[in-house]
Amino acid sequence: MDALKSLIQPLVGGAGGSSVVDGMKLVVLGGTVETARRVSSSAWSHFVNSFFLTAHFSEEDYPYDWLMLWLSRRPEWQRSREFETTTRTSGIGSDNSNSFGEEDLWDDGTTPNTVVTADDDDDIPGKVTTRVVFQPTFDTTHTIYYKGHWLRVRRGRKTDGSGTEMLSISVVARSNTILKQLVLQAKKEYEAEAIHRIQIYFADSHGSWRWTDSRHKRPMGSIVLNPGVKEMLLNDTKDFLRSEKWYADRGIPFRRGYLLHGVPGSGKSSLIHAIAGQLMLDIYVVSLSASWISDSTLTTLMGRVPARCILLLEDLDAAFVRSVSREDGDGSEEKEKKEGPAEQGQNNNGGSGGFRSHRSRRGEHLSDVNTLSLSGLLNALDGVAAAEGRLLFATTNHLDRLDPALSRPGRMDVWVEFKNASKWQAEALFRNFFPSTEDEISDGEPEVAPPSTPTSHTSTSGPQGSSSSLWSMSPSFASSVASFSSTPLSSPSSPTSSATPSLPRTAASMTAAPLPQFGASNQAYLPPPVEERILASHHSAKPLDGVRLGLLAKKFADGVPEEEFSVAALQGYLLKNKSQPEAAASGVGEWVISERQMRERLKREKEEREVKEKLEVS
Ligand SMILES: Nc1ncnc2c1ncn2[C@@H]1O[C@H](COP(=O)(O)OP(=O)(O)OP(=O)(O)O)[C@@H](O)[C@H]1O
Repeated sequence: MDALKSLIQPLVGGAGGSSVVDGMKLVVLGGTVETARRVSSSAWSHFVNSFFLTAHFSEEDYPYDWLMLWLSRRPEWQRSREFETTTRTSGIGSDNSNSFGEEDLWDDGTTPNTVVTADDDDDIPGKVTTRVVFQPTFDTTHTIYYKGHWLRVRRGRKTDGSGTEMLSISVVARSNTILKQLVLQAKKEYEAEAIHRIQIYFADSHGSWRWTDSRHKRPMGSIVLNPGVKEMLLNDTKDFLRSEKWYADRGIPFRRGYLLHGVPGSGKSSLIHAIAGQLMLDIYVVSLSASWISDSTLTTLMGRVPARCILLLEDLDAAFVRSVSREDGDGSEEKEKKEGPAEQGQNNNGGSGGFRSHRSRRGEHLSDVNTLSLSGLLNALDGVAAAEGRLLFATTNHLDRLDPALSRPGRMDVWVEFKNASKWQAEALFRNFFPSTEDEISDGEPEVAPPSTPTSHTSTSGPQGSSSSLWSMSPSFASSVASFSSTPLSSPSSPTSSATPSLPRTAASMTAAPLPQFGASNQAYLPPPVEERILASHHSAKPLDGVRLGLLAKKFADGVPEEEFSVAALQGYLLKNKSQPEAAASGVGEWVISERQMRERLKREKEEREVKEKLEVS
């Protein structure tokens, strides 16, 4: 106590002239105490950390996704005082026992024993129930108990300016076995959930792959292509994936490229989706028309593609189109082209499906200048950085605009042309679309019962199945198989784009409503009878027996002109009649006429606009 007094005494009392000295003493004392505190705290954390093994996981790599899903399922988040909520768990997470939704809490805040799902709600069938899950917060250390060990989990960001998320997991242990076990368990759980889905990744402007979507696998049976095409492609891809040693023994790069070309809305993207599902591969999509794509970004991206996956290059023909900053809205001013032919507006081709819907979600740097060159693209595709074992799929609506160097064998080994719907496809589409009583027995994925192959399709003129090329196609596709040489390519067949949306059908006939009677029976006004079509509109038609379905499908196909409309357009028409197969079959002639009239009108309007624009300019 005396010692403390003697220490404080000079500071509080004493001669007035020593106040400056006293102040300095105070500063020195404070500084000493703070330094001692910092040194001891850093020594302590150093000491503690020397017992910890720490693993770091970057969001750019798969284990991050596995662990985030695993973490979101930990019961610890129920008790944690700090957590983050999200509706997205790395693409998966529908079956998450730790997730919660509105229905999980009663009004008084207690949790019910059973969880009501959307299916129980008859009034709003198919309602989307958004589930929320807990996740670790940023820059906070959470402690989780796992297999007899306490794990310290910390989520943060890289300090290199990239802002990449990192997950660090530390554990006190002699070896890293427990961390390995943890990663493997997280991977297993993730894969168990991913089994029915495919993951879709999009390239971003930083040269990284961003998970964008997780989709249900599309059954092969739902793709309607002329006989043999699907089988050929699927067998070829399977054959390739099994042949790693064969390629290695011969010193051939273990890669295979597929070029799907042809009219919009003919099933190119859908087929890739279905193949990915069959082969359990994820899809990595690069849209070559993106303004930020450059040689170096593409090379970086190719280096980051995992060994087994589908790499999809969309709009191959649009690779060298430069458009000015799309920020100015119209995107119409086409700038200089670097190499190859340029054309603008390839994206507005009307295809309704595919992977395009996600483009708008990505934060593209639209003002960047496209610096992709043909040699850069070729290097990225088969340079040293390009991953082996990947299946490259490229799609284009304009085969004639491709540089032969791009499509030569080794880069694009298999070519398939997609045409507008043949009568055969129309019939198969119809059968696929409407349920049959026979489907109910199998209760599985609706596999199209193929219509009998018309005689005109039976003779195959294409080369037949050698193990490397596996060609076996109908005449309509035989013409599509370009020779494996870099000779000038034939121009695509029908330039007619038939993906234009069909005109809304006007109600065919309104049933005449009886005039309401006044007075006599003192009744209220009677409502007009409900239109027959509205009464009949259900989500899907009643299952038809096989013979009836076959007859209607034939009638429908008879009314569809050969290769004039895309499958997407036919599908659009059938969707409008999804509960009325009879009406769909008998109304197709009328639809064809209205589609043709609409095309004529659009063509006329376009011509008139062009003439007007020319007059304004001159
Ligand atoms: N051959 C087909 N079999 C089954 N469905 C098809 C087929 N072709 C098109 N569709 C349907 O039409 C829509 C568009 O198809 P998809 O996106 O696969 O066409 P695409 O050829 O890739 O078009 P684009 O060139 O415009 O990208 C999808 O809803 C798909 O289900």
